[in-house]
Amino acid sequence: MLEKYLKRRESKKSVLFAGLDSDFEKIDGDVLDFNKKIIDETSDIVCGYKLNIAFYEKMGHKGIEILEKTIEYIKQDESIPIILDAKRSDIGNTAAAYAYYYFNVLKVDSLTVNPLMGFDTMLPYLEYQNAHLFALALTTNKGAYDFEIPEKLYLKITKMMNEKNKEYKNKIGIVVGATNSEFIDEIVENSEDMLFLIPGIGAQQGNVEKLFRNLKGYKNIVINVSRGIIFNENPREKAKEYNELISKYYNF
Ligand SMILES: O=C(O)c1cc(=O)[nH]c(=O)n1[C@@H]1O[C@H](COP(=O)(O)O)[C@@H](O)[C@H]1O
Repeated sequence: MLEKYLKRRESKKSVLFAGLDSDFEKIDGDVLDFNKKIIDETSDIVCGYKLNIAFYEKMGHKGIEILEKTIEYIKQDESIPIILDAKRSDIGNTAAAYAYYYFNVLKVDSLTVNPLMGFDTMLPYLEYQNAHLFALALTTNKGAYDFEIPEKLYLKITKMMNEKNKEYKNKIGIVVGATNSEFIDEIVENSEDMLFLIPGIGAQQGNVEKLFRNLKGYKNIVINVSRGIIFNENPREKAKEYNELISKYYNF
């Protein structure tokens, strides 16, 4: 993931991922056609794509087929990194079953996981040579104030994942939400070069200027925008707009 990301970031001058959170209830017509159109319109300007599996599971078996076909479609250009957002977490043999599908069948570049059950639950994924994981650290929702922030879990997770990323040679990153970005400078201070996946810009109204102020020049970031791009009348223009906005603060 990291290598692919770095190459795309350089060639496209973009850290923007378009989130294909294609909710069929908001889409007239075929969801696969909808996805293909967005990919056709944005693949030359975005760094990569993130697909949240929830919107595909919502459609049942047809949704899984659409997920697979969408991933295949993106993979026609092998330089494009793909993140599958499934926020998985389970004991070893169950995690191994998830890992088989994501990294041996779908062959995505990265997967989001929930690290709350401990690092051993992440090990079955890491056995795959091509695997990369984003562990939730500081999430975008209000409930970040239930455990993550008051218990400083985001910091504990950051510190452990930073160490594990060195041990597992760049296969680990963290999710850092843009809506709670006042805590990001502390995260940055404890991170070397692991990748951050940053959601919360767009529909959740994270502030871009504030985000970059707290990132203090940290380079290895992915900024995901889902609804703010795909449900806009002109996804291409919107993606360009986000790229331009990010470029005001990010030194490529
Ligand atoms: O792991 C994530 O990507 C994630 C973590 C988090 O804390 N908050 C969050 O919004 N996300 C995901 O990021 C995407 C945000 O979508 P939009 O708000 O439509 O841009 C969704 O797929 C969320 O599930």
